[in-house]
Amino acid sequence: MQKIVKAPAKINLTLDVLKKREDGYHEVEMIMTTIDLADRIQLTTLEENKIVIEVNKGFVPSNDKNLAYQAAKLLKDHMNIKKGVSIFIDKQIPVSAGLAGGSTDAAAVLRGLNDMWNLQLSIDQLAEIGLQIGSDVPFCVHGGTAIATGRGEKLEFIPSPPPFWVVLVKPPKGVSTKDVYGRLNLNNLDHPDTDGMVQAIKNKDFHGISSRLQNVMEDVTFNLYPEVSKVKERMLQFGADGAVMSGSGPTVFAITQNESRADRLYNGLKGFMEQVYVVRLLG
Ligand SMILES: C[C@](O)(CO)[C@H](O)COP(=O)(O)OP(=O)(O)OC[C@H]1O[C@@H](n2ccc(N)nc2=O)[C@H](O)[C@@H]1O
Ligand SMILES: Nc1ncnc2c1ncn2[C@@H]1O[C@H](COP(=O)(O)OP(=O)(O)OP(=O)(O)O)[C@@H](O)[C@H]1O
Repeated sequence: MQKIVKAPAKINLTLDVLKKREDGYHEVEMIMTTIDLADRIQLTTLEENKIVIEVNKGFVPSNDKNLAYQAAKLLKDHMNIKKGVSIFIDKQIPVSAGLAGGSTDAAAVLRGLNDMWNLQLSIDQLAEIGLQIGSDVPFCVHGGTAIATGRGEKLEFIPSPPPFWVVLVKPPKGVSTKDVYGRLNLNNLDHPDTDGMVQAIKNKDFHGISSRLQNVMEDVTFNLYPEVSKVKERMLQFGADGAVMSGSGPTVFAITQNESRADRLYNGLKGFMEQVYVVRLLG
């Protein structure tokens, strides 16, 4: 049996961190949505009880360190499955970028194996298994647009935002999510207007959305890598309606409803950055 699954990236329209928890994680409140920038995962059942993984990017682990491998292992153990699986990842999402590239691959493997092996687990059950792999995995299992709280696993789904273009730049830096969380000054954060953003999304109010894009992690990553804040400045100079860093970065994305402005942004940014993408929302 074989199955191909898409693994879309996520962006954070708002990202707020409320406090540090007893378990070492942070209480977050963030609005996430999926975009049409995706890895493609090919799953093939093996008679032999093993997990084989191959990635078309050498710098992504192709062993049990890969989150997609961990997802297959968790599901096989959870369901006591003896047959094996070969996983090929066509990696399109930039790595260590703040786009949940590994998390979404893990989520796609959970969904894909559930279907291919007819395991009949619910999406919520798959999301619960996924939380053992990482905080972004439950959202990636579901997709769509949601307010995420807790570690990021408590999800309240809301209607999709109105359609707009997303122009992303991934500066040539890998950022450690753990490191950025650890450097946050929790007593001095400028908190996003999460409720206002939710209302703007529900009202399909694009200006209300673009003016409320905010991520409390920006100051940390911008201080570590000033070139990341330069990207945001240029996006606004080049006419973006709004721009913000995704997750712990370093990816910054701009949004606009105007296709020719999206093209101008893409071409302008491509002039000084390698990894530039222009995509639509999937949310
Ligand atoms: C920054 C975001 O990408 C926003 O979507 C997520 O909050 C991070 O999700 P993630 O990469 O799946 O994070 P995990 O792999 O679960 O955790 C990596 C590290 O980030 C820190 N971490 C993560 C999530 C969270 N709510 N609080 C944390 O403090 C912890 O130190 C953890 O050891
Ligand atoms: N399937 C995978 N795809 C990409 N990276 C992976 C994968 N599995 C493990 N990794 C490792 O995970 C680390 C983080 O990669 P990832 O692309 O998930 O970061 P990210 O997009 O910033 O995640 P998040 O937005 O959830 O913080 C990298 O060091 C990478 O080597």
